[in-house]
Amino acid sequence: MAPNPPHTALWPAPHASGAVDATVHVPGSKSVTNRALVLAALASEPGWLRRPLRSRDTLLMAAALRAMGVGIEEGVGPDGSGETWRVIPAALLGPATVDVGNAGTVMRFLPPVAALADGPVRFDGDPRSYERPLNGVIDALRVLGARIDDDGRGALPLTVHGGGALDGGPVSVDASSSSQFVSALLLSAPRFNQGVEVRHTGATLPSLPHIRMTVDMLRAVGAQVDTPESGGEPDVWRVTPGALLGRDLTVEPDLSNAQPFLAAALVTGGKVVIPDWPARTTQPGDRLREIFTEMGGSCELTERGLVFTGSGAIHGIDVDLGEVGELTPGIAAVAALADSPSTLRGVAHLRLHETDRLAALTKEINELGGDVTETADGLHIRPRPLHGGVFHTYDDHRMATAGAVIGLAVEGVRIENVATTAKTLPDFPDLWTGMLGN
Ligand SMILES: O=C(O)C1=C[C@@H](OP(=O)(O)O)[C@@H](O)[C@H](O)C1
Ligand SMILES: C=C(OP(=O)(O)O)C(=O)O
Repeated sequence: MAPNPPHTALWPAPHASGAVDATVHVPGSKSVTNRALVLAALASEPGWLRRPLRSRDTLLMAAALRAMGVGIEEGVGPDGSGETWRVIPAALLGPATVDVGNAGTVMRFLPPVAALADGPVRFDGDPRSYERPLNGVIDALRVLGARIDDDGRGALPLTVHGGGALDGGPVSVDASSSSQFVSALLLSAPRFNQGVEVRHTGATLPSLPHIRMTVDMLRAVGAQVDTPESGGEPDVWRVTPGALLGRDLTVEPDLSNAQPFLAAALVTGGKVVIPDWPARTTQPGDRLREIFTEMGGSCELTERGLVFTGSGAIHGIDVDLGEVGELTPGIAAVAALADSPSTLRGVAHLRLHETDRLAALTKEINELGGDVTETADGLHIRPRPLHGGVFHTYDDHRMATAGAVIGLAVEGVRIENVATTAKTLPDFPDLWTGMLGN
């Protein structure tokens, strides 16, 4: 396998000479892997994770849990299959240091775990991690009984002074800037003395499927969770204290990372098969079946996986992406190549993601000759003929894959720091050239 280019390199995005026709095996879901690691670490018995994603975000999660005393061993699954992590829970201990990189899941899901540790746990990360909101988690943990030293900005860096246990109980949180505040509090809550009752107080709540993923995965390891959808109050989630089971979990492919490959079929009028596409899932990427169909493709779930076919036509779309915000860069890339304008709504919180994604998409598509404007909560995209040039990526994996999609249709696009895809998909350059038959 060819090594990834260095960070400063410009990667010539391959131009598609014809319709793609490929089967792409997409590695495991970041969101499932990092939830599974946390839940397995908090369980009362060892568990297995099969086909975990091994990327920057998940390796940082594993390293952080190991630093607090959890055993995570490379292993062979109970049925002899490879590509497995065995997670052995242990008493959580400080002092420990956690590098969150720029992983939202690590910076939000682990402070509650650290509050259960015996000793101080120091959190630090990439410069961008200092700018991403964490106030919902910090303030809530203090209400629930944790002692945290930060610099008063409600952000990293910080130290959680774990006391070996946490009271828990009721807490209000405004999660309009990130659903991960809610997920973070729920994931560790079975281990809080009183469990938790989380009440979201903000006007909007993004990424609801990711909260459903948290609830489903908690229930699958034996936690009792009451949700608005199970007859509870709107915007209130309750987790009862109790022991968690160790499980043998196979991680689904990352459907948000399947996006650029599906987009390739759409943009080139070709066909891409994604094996192991789950029939039922909480992953937001499942919405691509509907969104990319509306944009001109068609799809079918078969025994081979999801078969997605482009028609040669690409249509604009008017869509609220609030539930599936992480799909925005890839949809914007396709929309820039469409035969009619698009409006992407409901994603103001993307300004606080890996980079300000609304500003970054606007600038980079416009520098290739596009016509994109930012709205209060999204993007308006009027397709125009694009030309080659450098596509800057701002350390954002989804900017890099969005640029690659544009490069299929536009000659001479060069992507800055394609290696940033290692956040969730280290194999991206090889998978991409493999899809194109190179
Ligand atoms: O819980 C998760 O695994 C995620 C939740 C979402 O975060 P936000 O609600 O902050 O957008 C999503 O964008 C992110 O990629 C992963
Ligand atoms: C927003 C994202 O990641 P994070 O988990 O760092 O929030 C993403 O992957 O698109």
